[in-house]
Amino acid sequence: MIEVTAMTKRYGAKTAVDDVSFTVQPGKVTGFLGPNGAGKSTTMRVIMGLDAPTSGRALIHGRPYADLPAPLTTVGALLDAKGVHKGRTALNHLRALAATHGIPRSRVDEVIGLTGLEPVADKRVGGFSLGMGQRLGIAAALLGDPEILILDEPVNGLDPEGVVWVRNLARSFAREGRTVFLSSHLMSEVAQTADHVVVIGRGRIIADAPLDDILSGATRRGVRVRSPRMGELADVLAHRGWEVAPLPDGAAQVMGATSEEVGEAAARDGFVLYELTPQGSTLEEAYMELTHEATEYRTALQGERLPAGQGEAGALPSHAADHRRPGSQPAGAQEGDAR
Ligand SMILES: Nc1ncnc2c1ncn2[C@@H]1O[C@H](COP(=O)(O)OP(=O)(O)OP(=O)(O)O)[C@@H](O)[C@H]1O
Repeated sequence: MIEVTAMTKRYGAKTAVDDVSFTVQPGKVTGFLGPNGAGKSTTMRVIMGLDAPTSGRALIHGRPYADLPAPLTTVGALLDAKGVHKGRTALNHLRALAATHGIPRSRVDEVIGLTGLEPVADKRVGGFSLGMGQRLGIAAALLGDPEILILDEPVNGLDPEGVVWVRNLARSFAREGRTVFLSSHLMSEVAQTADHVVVIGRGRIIADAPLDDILSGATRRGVRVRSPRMGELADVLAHRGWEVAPLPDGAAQVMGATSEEVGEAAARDGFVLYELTPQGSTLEEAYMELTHEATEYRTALQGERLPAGQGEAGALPSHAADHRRPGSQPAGAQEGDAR
């Protein structure tokens, strides 16, 4: 289990994470969702002992990362796939990590197989694509066969097959009773992978709930209704105090009522209905609703400029393609050292 309690992290005048508390439970995939710059990576770095919190604490199995007796078998993390020695081959990188942590070489071969790295195992990491780098980072995270897996934007740069692979990996880990905590700014990705979602915006927790609750709690739902006497029906429904908005195809969206209420109101006045469909909200809608304030703030920051990646399905506006400061990673703290 991971416990973050009243954790604040400031970089000079900038508050990256502001009094954040949440727990990540075993046996589940917990998605850590938020717009770019919301504080996800910072929180994960504090959990992994790579950054000291300004106040509050982050504990793994009740201890700070630095006090874990067997860190690599307790927690594996993919934090920054770029933090690997470029001149080494993937195989040597993993062997070096294994050697420093007393992990047998046979496990290196296993994780290479697990992550599909066989074809590039003897290639230098410097020439790796983003996707291969991600796979190598995940391979390093898996080396100690850890009980807890922390993955920061794991599908970043992966091809569709890789995305499905990460999803299956996370789900099978959770099924085995292990703890999976993965961040994403893509709500569509989290919707397909997570059981529980912690949403962060502007360094603060906006929501912490099972995925289903977040979906059903969204207020932007309604009922789609279509009738040959649509205009008259719209008047009847509006008269009952529900908001009725015409849709381009001649149907209408009724807000504030259930489909049962709309159906009964229509039947009472003898309206024929061609369609009566409750509109479930997508995670995207729920997310946009939750992060509305944070998004406005980001939009104000970015002005008119739309950074690369904005067109990505389900991505929120981001104020910067990569805000990490060069050198913000502590010397020698590549993801392998983090475990
Ligand atoms: N080393 C640092 N020095 C100064 N500010 C920092 C540093 N690291 C992060 N920040 C700032 O803290 C805020 C949170 O950043 P963080 O990387 O945790 O966000 P994130 O949610 O992981 O975003 P992304 O999805 O873009 O990685 C941002 O405003 C960022 O600019």
